[in-house]
Parts: sequence; structure tokens; C-alpha cells
Amino acid sequence: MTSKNVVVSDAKSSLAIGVHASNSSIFTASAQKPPAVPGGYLSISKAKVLKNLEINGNARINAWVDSMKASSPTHIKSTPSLADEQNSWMLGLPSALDMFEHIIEASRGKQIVMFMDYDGTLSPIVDDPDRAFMSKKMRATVRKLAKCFPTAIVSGRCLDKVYNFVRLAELYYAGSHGMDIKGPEKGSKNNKSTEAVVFQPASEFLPMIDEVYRELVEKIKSTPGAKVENNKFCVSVHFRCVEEKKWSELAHVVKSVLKEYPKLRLSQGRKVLEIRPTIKWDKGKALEFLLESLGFANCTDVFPVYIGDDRTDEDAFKVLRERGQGFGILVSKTPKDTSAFYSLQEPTEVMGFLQRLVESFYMANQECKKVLL
Ligand SMILES: O=P(O)(O)OC[C@H]1O[C@H](O[C@H]2O[C@H](CO)[C@@H](O)[C@H](O)[C@H]2O)[C@H](O)[C@@H](O)[C@@H]1O
Repeated sequence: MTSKNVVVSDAKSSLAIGVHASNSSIFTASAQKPPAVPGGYLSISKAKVLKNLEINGNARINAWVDSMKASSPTHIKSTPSLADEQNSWMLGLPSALDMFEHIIEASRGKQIVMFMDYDGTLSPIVDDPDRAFMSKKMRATVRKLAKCFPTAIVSGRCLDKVYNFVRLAELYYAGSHGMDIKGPEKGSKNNKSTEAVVFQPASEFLPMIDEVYRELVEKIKSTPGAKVENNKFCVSVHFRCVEEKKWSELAHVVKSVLKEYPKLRLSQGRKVLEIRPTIKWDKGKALEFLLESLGFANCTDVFPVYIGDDRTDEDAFKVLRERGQGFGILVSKTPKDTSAFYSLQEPTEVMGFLQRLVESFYMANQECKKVLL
């Protein structure tokens, strides 16, 4: 078992739920205080103060709902100016397929290590999260990929669930947004060391997450289409099948539950609100942890490639930019702010890219054999 220090942020005073100043996609159950009203000096009545607080609270809920809408493709209308925007975005974030030769050139002489998100990357987005199966062809491709390069799946789902979808024992898995890491069995072909890679930096949060999950299941019963998913170290509240006019009501429900848990925070994915511990741990930290576990901590000749479609994958893209190693690939058809270097439009393109990586690995090895003979 490998261990690391994890800092748990301690939010003590009164709660509010608001949009994080520097990143509108992140919501934090934070220690913000309500506006101070020095008694006696200002002639503001208690009722007025309460009214103001209510207005602030509503503004925050509106910000949530705006952000929920912004992440919804149904709100992106196709116009000529949008087509221009799409074209200029593609120029800044070229297709990883078009740039394939360039990518291979950049990785030459280095060890490629593959990291992939699951939903929306290896499997298409579907309405029912329990039916987000990956195709047999995709599984076969990932199996071949793992024969060529160390390969990890990094997902918001709990480890067991993502493993049951992927079903490849030779991979590394980081479930619950990287808070539940497990490698292949020790001594196996893909883990020659005598140590099994296991890491759970948020284990103390298990009872709290379980409690929040049960509360949310009860409370969302009044919102048709809403679904709560227990992802072990985090909870997902899905609104993909909720009528848009009910989104604000759902945001209120989640807020009312979360305000009792200052040690939990909220982030947003694709039509999903994700509740997780306020520890400084994310998919980026999981990527670093796995590189270290694989023995590439201070290596200059490692080339990590991270493919993902979600806002939570941005943490991993940023780590790669900061390290100046490898690159991130964003899976998206529409322009998004990103720290990735390249793009792929959908899981079928991801599969095409992985297949080309496998082919180029075998071609390079044949070349090597020829040189050695
Ligand atoms: O990090 P990921 O592997 O991408 O996991 C993020 C969330 O993915 C799943 O939800 C998303 O996919 C569902 C199935 O296609 C879709 O119905 C939902 O709207 C998407 O948000 C998963 O169910 C969540 O628990 C993950 O947090």
C-alpha cells in the first residue's frame, strides 16, 4: 500500500453554497459568511436582512441553473457565427487523428502511458447511467492498447462499477474521481512489483457519503427523472431526464442537503451534479499518483496521454501542461474552454486513435527488430 498526505480543508463557520470565483463550473459548500449587519448603526430590519439573504441565495441557485444549462447541448443553437466559432476552436485544438504523426514524433524515445476517462470517452453518453456499456470492439482495442502501454481508466464512477463495465484485469483503475485507486494484481504481467497499488485518500468520508446518498434518494423522489448514484467516495445527482423547468427545484434540494455538510463540495459534469469530499484530490492528482506508482515520478522520458470529455478531466489536462509532458485530448463536438492540446469528437474517434497507437507501436517494434537482426 502506498501512502500520501492529503489535506482536508476545514470549513467551520456558517455555510453558503456559491459559484467559485475563479471557475464557474465548481460549486463549493464553503465557509462564506452572510453579509455582516452591525446592529444599531444601520437601520436595516431583521426582515430586510432575511429578505436580502434570500435574494442572495436565489441568485446563487440561478447561477447553478445557468451553469446546468450551459453544460447542456440543447442550449447550443447552430448559427453561422457558431460555425465560425467551431472552426476557430478546431484550429486551436486540432484533431488528434489529423495530428497523429506529429504526436508519434513527439513521443519518440519516450514511454507512452495511457489514461482514459470512461463515460463519454470509451462509452457513448446514454440516458440511463446503468446502461452505459462500452462496445466489444472498444474493449478489444483497449485490451490491445494495454499490451503496448501501461493503461489506466480514471472515472467519476465508483471503482467496482467502472470495472464491471470495462472488465479488463490488466488495467489500472482510479474510481470516484481518483479517490479509489487499484492496480493489477501484484506479480501479474502488468504489475511485476511485489506491491499491489491501492490508494483511498478519502476513506474517512465513507459514512458521510453514504448518509448524503440516502438523504438525497429520499429528497429527489419529488423530482421526476432525477437519479442519485452512489459512487462510493462521491455521489452523482443526474438531471439528464429531468424537465428543464424542474432544474432549479432540484438545485434547491441538493443545496438544502449539502448545507449540512461543509466538508463536501459540488462539481458539475455532463447533466450531473457531483458531490465529493473537499480534499485536495482530483483526477490530476490521481494521474500523478499513478505515474509515481509506475516508477515514472521523476522521469523525463515518459509521455502520458490523457483522454477525457468532462470538466473533471480538466484537472488532469492541467497537470500534463504543468509537467510539460505528453498531452491531454478533449472529447467534444462543441467548443469548450480546455487545457487539452488536441480533440476527438466522440468515442468512435477515440477508438480510431487508440487503434492507430497500437498499430504504430507494432510497426516501430518491427523496425527495431529489423535493425537488431
Ligand atoms: O469521469 P467519468 O467516467 O466520465 O464519469 C462521470 C460521470 O459519468 C456518468 O454520468 C455520465 O454518463 C451517463 C451515462 O452515459 C449519463 O447518463 C450522464 O448524464 C453523464 O453525466 C456516471 O453515471 C456518473 O456517476 C459519473 O460521475
